[in-house]
Amino acid sequence: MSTLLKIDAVSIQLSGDLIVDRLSLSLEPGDIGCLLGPSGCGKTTLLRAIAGFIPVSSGQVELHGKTVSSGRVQIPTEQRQVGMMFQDFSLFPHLTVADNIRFGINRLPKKQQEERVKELLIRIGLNGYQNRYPHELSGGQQQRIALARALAPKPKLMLLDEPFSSLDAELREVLAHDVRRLLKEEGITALLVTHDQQEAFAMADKSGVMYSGQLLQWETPYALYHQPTHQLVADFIGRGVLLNGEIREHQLHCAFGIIEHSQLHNKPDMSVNFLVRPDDVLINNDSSMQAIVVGCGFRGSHYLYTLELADTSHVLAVGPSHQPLKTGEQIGIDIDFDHLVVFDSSLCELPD
Ligand SMILES: Nc1ncnc2c1ncn2[C@@H]1O[C@H](COP(=O)(O)OP(=O)(O)OP(=O)(O)O)[C@@H](O)[C@H]1O
Repeated sequence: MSTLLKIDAVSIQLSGDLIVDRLSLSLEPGDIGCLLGPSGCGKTTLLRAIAGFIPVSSGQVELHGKTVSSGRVQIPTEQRQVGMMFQDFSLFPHLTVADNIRFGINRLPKKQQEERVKELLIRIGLNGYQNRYPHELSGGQQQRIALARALAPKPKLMLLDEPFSSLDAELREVLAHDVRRLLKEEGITALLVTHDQQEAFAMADKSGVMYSGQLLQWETPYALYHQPTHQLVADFIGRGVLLNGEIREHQLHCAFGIIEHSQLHNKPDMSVNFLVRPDDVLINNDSSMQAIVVGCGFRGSHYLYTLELADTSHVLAVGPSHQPLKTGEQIGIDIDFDHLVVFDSSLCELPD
């Protein structure tokens, strides 16, 4: 099957400013992609260009092998078969749930409309709600209906821009799982923009971090977390710290002592920053490597500790939620790097 969405070296200028800078990514049919990144990095602008609301200045957007946007081509939004669910895309208040869902398929024969509405209501867990009005629904139910409305015409591609940002954390998580299941059941390819990494990890097959209009990495959520290829991605995704070290003869000399790792075998001698995730630090009081607990945050299922090492640098560690460690306590730790991620500290922050 051919690639469903291909964005090839797309740049977008708005009011003379370069907002998206030579960005490339692709999605295979049925994949869910997710764009993360700090506020103002250009995520929404990219979605708007894919939808056809704004033109690209160079590069091209292909849907199902057909160019829909380029410097010369601009296929109108309504011919792109793209569904959209944006944060401010509210339901029509004067229409019932069924009429809201039916909105984009009102040219189909009545019977087919009824069947599609019923099928979607069952899939979103709101069978029996067809005659209600939006004001008679909770926020989460309204978002489900908005999703059903967007999915009703069976778009080739769904674009979701912060669709759950107005909902509380617990509901967001439930909806993220439900929406993923629904998109997979319907076989619809989707590109989601969110600030919430947990949401991205829960939903995405492929995920990426944008920064100043550039896409720094486009990978599985697992690789983005464990094998970031850029310091800004390492810093932005998940918890962790970057510590200084020196690679000498394929060994890392750092606050933990001398570390050997297969990922150092092909590295030349250099000064590096290396990534330490909380899951790399194991609390073990039999260990001779000592650290002092300088911070302690209760997270319900676990504690997140800030530990000070002998050279005063800080790392994070996770401990069980019962029998917490106390601030000021001296403990033993082991370091267990499954993936050792090192960055040449002399390299600049952004790719050119
Ligand atoms: N119509 C416009 N004209 C000029 N600049 C614009 C326009 N729309 C957006 N911008 C600018 O483009 C940049 C990227 O905006 P965009 O909304 O794409 O960011 P974002 O990554 O989606 O941010 P957020 O996460 O806060 O929604 C911002 O600096 C914004 O001010």
